[in-house]
Amino acid sequence: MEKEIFLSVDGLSKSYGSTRVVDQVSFSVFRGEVFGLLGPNGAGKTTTISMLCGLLKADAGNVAYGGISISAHYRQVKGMIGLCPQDIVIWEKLTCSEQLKFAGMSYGLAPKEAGKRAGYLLEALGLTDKKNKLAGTLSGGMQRRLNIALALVHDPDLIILDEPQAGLDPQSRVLVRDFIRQLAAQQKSVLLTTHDMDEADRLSNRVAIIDHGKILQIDTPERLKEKSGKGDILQVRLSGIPAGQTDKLLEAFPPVFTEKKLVDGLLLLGASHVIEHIPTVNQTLKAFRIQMEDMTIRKRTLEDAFISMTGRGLRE
Ligand SMILES: Nc1ncnc2c1ncn2[C@@H]1O[C@H](COP(=O)(O)OP(=O)(O)OP(=O)(O)O)[C@@H](O)[C@H]1O
Repeated sequence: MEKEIFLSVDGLSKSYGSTRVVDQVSFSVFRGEVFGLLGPNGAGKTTTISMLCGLLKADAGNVAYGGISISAHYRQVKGMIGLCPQDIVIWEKLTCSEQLKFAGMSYGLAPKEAGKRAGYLLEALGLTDKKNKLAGTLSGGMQRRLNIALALVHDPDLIILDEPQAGLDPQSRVLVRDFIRQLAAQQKSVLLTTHDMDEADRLSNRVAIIDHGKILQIDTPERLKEKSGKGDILQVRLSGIPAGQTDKLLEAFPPVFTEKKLVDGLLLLGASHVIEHIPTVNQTLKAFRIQMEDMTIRKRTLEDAFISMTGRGLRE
């Protein structure tokens, strides 16, 4: 079956003063797809989604929902979008049920319909037994789940989640992850922003890697990892590198290592059958009189994809 594009973003840009924080960003999100916007803090993710929702005016570019332009028909497309912001925005003095009903009615649902929708969302997000509790008395994880429910009261076609797993306890993480997958299975489009490579990898059908306001690559998590290089990664934690020796050390590893990087104090070496090259690594470190603290062989992650594109880690 041909995939249908729901959201299309073309050449979106935004500057603050002389700094361009979103630079010619273009991508599409299909119906039934979870699309991840992955990038470090300050990459321009929140600014991008603020423009997608019409909360912030773009300097340039077009955004269309189901072929309808947001700039020309904001009122028409507004109801197609549900935004769950990074910060928790709830009515602390209302019960969970009250605020979901109230939000539903403010979107034009009849009271009975709003009540049914509230019940469904409370159930789906594991909050049924908290329905009559004041929102201010819930745990942080529950408040975040309620925040997601609030973005969905009007049954939008596209759900935008800004860092949905930030600050969630492990139980809420699993619940929210499953819920996001269910939304996609119901043919909703989900756009999530994250700086967590693991979350982007587990949840997204496709990922756009964004840095300094520019999209560097868009692909499936698997293909992005494959493109970052061959084989697995040998990760070595070193106990200090003599000053000024970094470049020399990296050069000393033979070309069999297709990637050689020092990121966040970790030596990262990529090679096919990397396990066979451990003796070479030991010899090289010995020659530089560098001690290793530990060594791990691991699969490639989306962070490796980010490092291969930018030379930096996601947390730097
Ligand atoms: N109102 C503003 N005025 C000036 N600069 C801003 C404003 N809002 C955002 N910025 C800057 O724009 C850049 C992108 O910020 P944005 O919040 O979009 O990044 P992000 O990828 O969402 O990161 P984070 O996860 O930290 O929110 C940052 O350098 C930020 O400081």
